[in-house]
This record gives sequence, C-alpha cells and structure tokens, in this order.
Amino acid sequence: MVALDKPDAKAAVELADRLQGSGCWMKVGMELFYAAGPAIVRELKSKGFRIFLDLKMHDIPNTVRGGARSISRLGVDLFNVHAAGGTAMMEAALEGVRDALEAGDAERAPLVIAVTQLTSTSQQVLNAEIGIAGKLEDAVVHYAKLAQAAGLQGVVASPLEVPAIKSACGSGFLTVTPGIRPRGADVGDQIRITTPREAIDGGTDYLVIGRPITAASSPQDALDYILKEMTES
Ligand SMILES: O=c1ccn([C@@H]2O[C@H](COP(=O)(O)O)[C@@H](O)[C@H]2O)c(=O)[nH]1
Repeated sequence: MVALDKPDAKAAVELADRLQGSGCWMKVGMELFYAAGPAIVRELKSKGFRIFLDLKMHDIPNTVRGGARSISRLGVDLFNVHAAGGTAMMEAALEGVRDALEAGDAERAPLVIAVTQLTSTSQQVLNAEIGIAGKLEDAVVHYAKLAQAAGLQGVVASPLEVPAIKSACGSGFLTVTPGIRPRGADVGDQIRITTPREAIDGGTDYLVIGRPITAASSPQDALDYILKEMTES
C-alpha cells in the first residue's frame, strides 16, 4: 500500500499514474483527503486502484457510525478507527457499514481495522507520556484482541508486533503495517520499523510505505527495488 501523502489531488494523481500496473493499493490519509475530499477517492477508484482510507476515526460511537456510513458510500476497500476508542466505538463503525449496505448506498462492505499504537510511538513515550504501563507489544496485542472481539477484521501495527498479534488473534486476522524502511532509507519520525523483507518474514499481510517511495526521485524505481527485496529468498 503506497501512502499517497500529497498536498493536493494533482500531485497525488501524478504519482498514482506513475505507479499504475504495480498492483499496489493507494492509501489516502489525512493530508490528501482533507485537501481533495471524496473526489480523490472516486478518481483513484476509477483508475482501478484499491483504496485504504486512513482517517483513523476516534470519536463517540454515534459520530463514528455516521462517519463509517459516509465512508462506505465512497466505495473504499478498507478504512480504520482507533482501538483506543473502545468496543462500543468500534462496533459503531461496523454498524455504519451495515447501515450503508442496507440502504443500498454501498455495493460492498469495506474491511474495517483498528490502529493499535502508532508506529511513531516508542516504549518510553507509551509509558512516560501517554501513561500506559507495561510492554508496548502487550498494549498492541491488547488492542488487537479488543478489535477482534468487536468484530473488526484486523489492525494497524508495526511489523515488529505481527508475530505476537497473529499468535493471539490467529493468522486470518489482518495486519497492516507501516513503519517500513528499506535498509539505508531515512527513518524520519518512524520508531518501530523493519525492512520490507523483515516485515514479510514476520508474516504481515499488507505493507504500508510512503516516503521511501513518494519522496524518491524515481518512485517507480524505488517501488521496484522494494518489491525485489520483498521477493528475494
Ligand atoms: O501507526 C501508524 C499508522 C499510520 N501510519 C501512516 O502510514 C504512512 C507511513 O508513511 P511513511 O512515509 O512510510 O512513514 C503514513 O501515511 C502514516 O500516516 C503510520 O505511519 N503509522
């Protein structure tokens, strides 16, 4: 999944066009969606891309239900909420999807997954700033189990936590993992990272990669390099 973190529709579509035929999903996050709105989702869908709408909803259940209803009408393939919003909020997201289907406003149900702990969060920040005690991996697994019990199909986590999530929730529970950095790439604000190859070896289902592709002088070459690294034995 390529994180299309671009400031406007023009820049996003130019980049997506260069990655046509790669088989990649496009991840539309806050920067692009707040600038370009639902139209960018429709445009990318019309070009054949599968879409992860990464808006990380975190609000009261009624608001999330309405948000999920609207997102489902857009025809995205996957969207997310924060597991920290709790069970009632996650269940409300699924109710919103059902509302849209029952009203005939959506053809298919998008997958709904939950953010566990952001990949920019360190063990130290989790304990000392956020105020959650214990091991970060345990907090991630706790959120994953909560999301699964609420009926969600998977979670966003670091690839480092995938083996623990799969062991707690089963291999069919989806893991979508940002925090991917090819060897030698600029780490930026990411803390819990692996290489693409390590993420695959750890059993992740979907890799989310932004700047290592989108900030490269040739995004196509950067993607090819990553795909090669992923498939080499
Ligand atoms: O825990 C999370 C949740 C979401 N993200 C998003 O993934 C991409 C990563 O981009 P890079 O440029 O490869 O760092 C970005 O859109 C984040 O909003 C995340 O990184 N961590």
